[in-house]
Amino acid sequence: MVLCPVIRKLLHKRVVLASASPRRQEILRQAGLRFEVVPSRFKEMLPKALFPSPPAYAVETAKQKALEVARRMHQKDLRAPDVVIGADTIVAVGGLILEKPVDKQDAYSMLSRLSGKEHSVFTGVAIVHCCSRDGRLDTDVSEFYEETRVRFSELSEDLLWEYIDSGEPMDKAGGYGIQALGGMLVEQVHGDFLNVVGFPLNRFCKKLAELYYPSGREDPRPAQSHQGRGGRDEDGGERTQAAGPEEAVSSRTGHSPPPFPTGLLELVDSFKASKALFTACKLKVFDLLKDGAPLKAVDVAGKLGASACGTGRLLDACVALGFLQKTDRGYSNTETANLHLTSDGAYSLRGLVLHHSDHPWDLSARPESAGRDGVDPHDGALGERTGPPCQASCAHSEETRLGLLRAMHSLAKLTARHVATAFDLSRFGSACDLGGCTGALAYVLAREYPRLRVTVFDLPEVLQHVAGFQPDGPRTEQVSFLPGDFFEDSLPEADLYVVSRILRDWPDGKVHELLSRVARACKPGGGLLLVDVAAGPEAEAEAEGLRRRAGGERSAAVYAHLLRRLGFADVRAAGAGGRPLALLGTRGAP
Ligand SMILES: Nc1ccn([C@@H]2O[C@H](COP(=O)(O)OP(=O)(O)OP(=O)(O)O)[C@@H](O)[C@H]2O)c(=O)n1
Repeated sequence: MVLCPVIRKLLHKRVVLASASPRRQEILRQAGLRFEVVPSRFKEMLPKALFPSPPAYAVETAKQKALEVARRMHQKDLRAPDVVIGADTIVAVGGLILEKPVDKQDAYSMLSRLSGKEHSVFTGVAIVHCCSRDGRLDTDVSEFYEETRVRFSELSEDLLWEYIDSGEPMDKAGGYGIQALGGMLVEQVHGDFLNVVGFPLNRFCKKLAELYYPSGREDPRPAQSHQGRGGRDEDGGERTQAAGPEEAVSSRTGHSPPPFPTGLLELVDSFKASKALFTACKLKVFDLLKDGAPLKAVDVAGKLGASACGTGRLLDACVALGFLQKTDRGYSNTETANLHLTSDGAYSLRGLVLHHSDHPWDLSARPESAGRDGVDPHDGALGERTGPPCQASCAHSEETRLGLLRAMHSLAKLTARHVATAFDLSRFGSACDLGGCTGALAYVLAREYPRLRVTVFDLPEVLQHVAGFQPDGPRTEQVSFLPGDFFEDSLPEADLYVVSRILRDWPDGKVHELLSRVARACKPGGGLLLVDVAAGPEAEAEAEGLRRRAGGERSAAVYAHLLRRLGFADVRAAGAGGRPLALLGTRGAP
């Protein structure tokens, strides 16, 4: 068939790739498709013996992967994406289906089975069109598979083990990656190379053309119907003309609808998810479900004095978010909820959640901005000044201020150990945590570095509240609190200055001013530990855009550049949990 430009037909749709495979993501991204990635949780355990042929198994697995994601997304948001794409790649040799090896021995038996022979690689693909109507999910599945025949050379034992020890086979069907080291095992390829890598792009485009070019306006050839007649087009039950209503309109008017506003809708969805979390925390749902037996929605509703129907919806939303689990016996907390969302969990973030719920625009406003002229955390963050600096925080009642301290304390406590151990700080004898608030980080630094004396420098009106947050235990005498204003007063002497989670919503001018003061106070060889940077290059770019619009973290690159300009050398970054967390710069000679 003649290939038409089909990828653009999906550009105005919300497309989800139900696959964790980085190869699939890359192939589709390079083809210009815009999509979100939601890996499927479907377990690849269908009984192979029930399928008439290996590709039938791959197609069914691909379909189940995609349907699982469509259903999960629909359950979570009551709104499924327009299209979900699932795929499954298998290797078939002598009637046997090979998937990903479970361990090295398994990889060895797979690869030695393939040595010196030809095998087939099948990738099954399912394109699921979704439609949410009256809270119900309708799906329309199109499916196909592609076969590529691959011949391996005879492989010596040494080569086999060398390849297995490279670690490459482990996440790949048949135990090899043709696109990387595994390429050297391959003598001949018959068919679509990308199909072996994990996604048959060419046939996918042909399938889209069948679906999106209904008889003839753009494609001179009529769309062909491939109803299951054996051979490669066992597309039983598929739709052959999938142009949606808007597609038809655009065909008539020749007018393309705008690109699908994925980011915008994601914001709306994430607001809904946050709202469910805020509400459940406020109602103390997680406290209620903490230790006891699971409870049914109606029982939870009874205890909360809320409606059974609304409570059921809230609990289901919490299940979809991973905070609750649901069984026949009722709802119970997940580990995350027990740890972080109950009132008295050791790492409770409930205070933080409640604070953000009640003060959405105070996200990172700090208590010390109360009454300080010219330091408005929102100055610049919203594009222009939003009123008198104290508008947001002067109005804080004591109750609100305490709520904010609790929120900051819980967050600092949770991340303190990661921060304290992100770099080896043992060369420093003294540290000053600027705006260190309740001392949550200071105490952990003291515990990690027995030689280190830490001064927490913060406004008097902040420090007057910190008594209630002091930890018991050894070495608390290493930590002292000093009242002061880091914009007005001289900074206490220290070998290491710590600036943690206080810059994020400040305008660039204020950030520059504070870090310049630190640079002037810092002795040559002294350090600046800066915590709270945005993650990864993509996230960095996104963070920069988002920050300019609504405040937030700056990227590591932006901070590193600024630190170097201010005379810090050897600026290094460290991360935690796979994301950048902190920078450490060493003051050079002035
Ligand atoms: N020669 C090959 C053959 C397969 N693969 C990879 O092997 C995996 C096949 O496993 P599959 O279950 O189809 O995909 P998963 O990686 O598990 O991802 P998901 O199930 O989330 O789609 C795919 O990532 C595919 O890219 C590969 O890299 N090279």
